[in-house]
Amino acid sequence: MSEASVAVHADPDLLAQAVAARLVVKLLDAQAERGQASVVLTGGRIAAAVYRAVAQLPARDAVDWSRVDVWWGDERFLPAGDPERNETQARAALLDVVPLDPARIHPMPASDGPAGNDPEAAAAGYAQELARAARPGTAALPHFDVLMLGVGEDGHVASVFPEHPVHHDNRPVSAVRGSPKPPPVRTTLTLPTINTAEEVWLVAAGADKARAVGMALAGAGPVQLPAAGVRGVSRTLWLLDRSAAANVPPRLRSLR
Ligand SMILES: O=C(O)[C@H](O)[C@@H](O)[C@H](O)[C@H](O)COP(=O)(O)O
Repeated sequence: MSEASVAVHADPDLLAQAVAARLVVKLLDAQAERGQASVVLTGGRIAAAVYRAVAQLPARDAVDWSRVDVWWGDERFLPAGDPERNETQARAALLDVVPLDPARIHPMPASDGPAGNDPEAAAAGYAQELARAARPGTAALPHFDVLMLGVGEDGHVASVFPEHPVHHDNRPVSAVRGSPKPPPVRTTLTLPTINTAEEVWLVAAGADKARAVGMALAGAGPVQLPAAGVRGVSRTLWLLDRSAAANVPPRLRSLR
């Protein structure tokens, strides 16, 4: 498990540009090492800004998109194509713009999908899809080179919310009911699944995130503040704008 490190950028726009540039480089490095790359996407405003920034980067064409696997860390449990789905937003911002192999795009199930309007069945179905892509002879999960997360004002990541029963679910993917952030029904990777990623990037912009970011970096408990429980295998990187970084503990400030 890696220690957290912090990078701060002047404003949300520059933050999105910087994360996009890092993502392109990360995918290139993974392809150079392994011949392929995998990324786990999330939802929310800053993530969408990052996807749009990747689409606009000329260097994106250096990535062999046909050898990139795209997974999701969480999804809003809505019908396919609903504009509020994280998948719909990521497709519009980036996935429809780059030449991905459709077989390597792995959205979480929609509420009108084959599993029906049953989030528990959808979560189990996604766990099976992950297991099918697992490295032979290894655990039930594929290799994730980089997993991106937004951070909620309450410290949630993906759809793992504070004090929610999802913390007691020991399956890799969980159904979430009663989400405090709409829509109320979602599916999410659980924290232990998130923490199998090689690198986890927590991306946050805005003063309303400063409290949660500061508490997570100061070592809050993961049930009270899920962002505090996130650790990538080789890297845990907080990518913040100046406002979100206002309460970063002094011992991490030298990295600013
Ligand atoms: O589906 C979602 O809403 C998310 O995956 C959620 O975890 C999001 O990333 C954060 O709430 C941050 O969202 P913002 O960047 O919009 O604040």
